[in-house]
Amino acid sequence: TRMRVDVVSIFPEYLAPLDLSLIGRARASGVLDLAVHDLRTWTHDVHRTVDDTPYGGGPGMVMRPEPWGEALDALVPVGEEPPPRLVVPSPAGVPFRQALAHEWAAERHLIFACGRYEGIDQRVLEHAATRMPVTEVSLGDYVLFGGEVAVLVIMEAVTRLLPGVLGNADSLAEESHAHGLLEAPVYTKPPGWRGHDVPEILRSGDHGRIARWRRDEALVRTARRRPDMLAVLPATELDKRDIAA
Ligand SMILES: N#Cc1c(-c2ccc3ccn(Cc4ccccn4)c3c2)n[nH]c1N
Repeated sequence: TRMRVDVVSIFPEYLAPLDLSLIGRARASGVLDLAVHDLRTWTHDVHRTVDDTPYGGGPGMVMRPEPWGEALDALVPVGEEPPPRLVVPSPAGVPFRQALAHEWAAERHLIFACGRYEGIDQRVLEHAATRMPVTEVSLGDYVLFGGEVAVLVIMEAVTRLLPGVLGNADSLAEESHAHGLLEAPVYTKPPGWRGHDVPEILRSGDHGRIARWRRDEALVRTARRRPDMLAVLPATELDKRDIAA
């Protein structure tokens, strides 16, 4: 197996979609070995308590450190080399971008800690960092209820980069954020639909002109929707299309 992934959550059923489609196939092909665990496995009181009131006051509850400590002890064999990476979705995390997906696709073992409530006691991450690399990661500037949906997103972005998971590797090459621009629009049959026609050039068979048309469309879209992405393009890219302002 190329990659082992453990996910710990108090809502393990939230991760059920990881059994489907591409990720299901990656697991079936043996390239990905995924296990989802219920954090309450590592509680010992009759109410299986995972949360408590926050020190310093404030609204909501905080996830207790003890169950997380025992969960990580159970999931990280002593002396595992290289150590797994612990990924903790959090509103306070570093932005999750394609570069991180590529980095994490090269890992042998990932452990995802799905927080809920107001988050996980920070000492869990501090202690884990003495044994393994730990990354707090955020999907974006909006607030979710917990880390589970972030794990679904991250797992999709990482799994599709694993060898043999994607059908034709070409779609990887073409994907947006690979050449630093947004994707050009896509079309398929019928050529005319409800009065809207497919751009003639795409049906011309002139592959040189088609490639140029797609790049121009990608640049225009990026300039309109994500000017921030253009700011970081190497100048040569802009000069090529002589759209440098
Ligand atoms: N990734 C990501 C996230 C999250 C996220 C991730 C994990 C948890 C665990 C609890 N909460 C609720 C919560 C709300 C308020 C303050 C603290 N915590 C999470 C939210 N929100 N937005 C993102 N892009």
